[in-house]
Amino acid sequence: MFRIMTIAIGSDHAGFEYKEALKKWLETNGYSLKDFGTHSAEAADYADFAHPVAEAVENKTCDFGLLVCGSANGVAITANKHQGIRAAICWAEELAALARQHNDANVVCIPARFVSMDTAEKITGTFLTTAFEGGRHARRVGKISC
Ligand SMILES: O=C(CO)[C@H](O)[C@H](O)[C@H](O)COP(=O)(O)O
Repeated sequence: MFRIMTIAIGSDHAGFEYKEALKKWLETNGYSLKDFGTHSAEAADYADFAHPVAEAVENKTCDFGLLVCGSANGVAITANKHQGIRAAICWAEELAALARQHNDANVVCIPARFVSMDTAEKITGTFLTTAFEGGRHARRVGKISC
């Protein structure tokens, strides 16, 4: 049965403009979304938005997470503190594909200050439509948690 995927989305001020554009892209492409902020370009702290996005994926309220900040480092480091979260920094479409195929990543982190909006959209689309390959990668992913 077809089910609409729900994406948890968040950013700090550096990713705000991209987050707003990616929300439109998600809606246009048939995804449902939950926006955990920030809600303006005013300076904000990335962890305040990365934690709720990670929690929504962790508790399965949302299927995947999408986080944006300047470098993507802050949101990725924060999200990866959560059990069961595999947040990957992606700055190219190929990395988004590999993050899904090899790492079964469930949160994509985009560095707004280092990629174009067009690339950010391509990263998002590839991440959300690429399947985990399993096999040898499942064994490796199984060894990540400590
Ligand atoms: O990953 C980050 C922080 O580790 C992000 O790039 C932030 O968006 C960045 O640090 C924000 O920087 P600003 O100088 O406060 O705009």
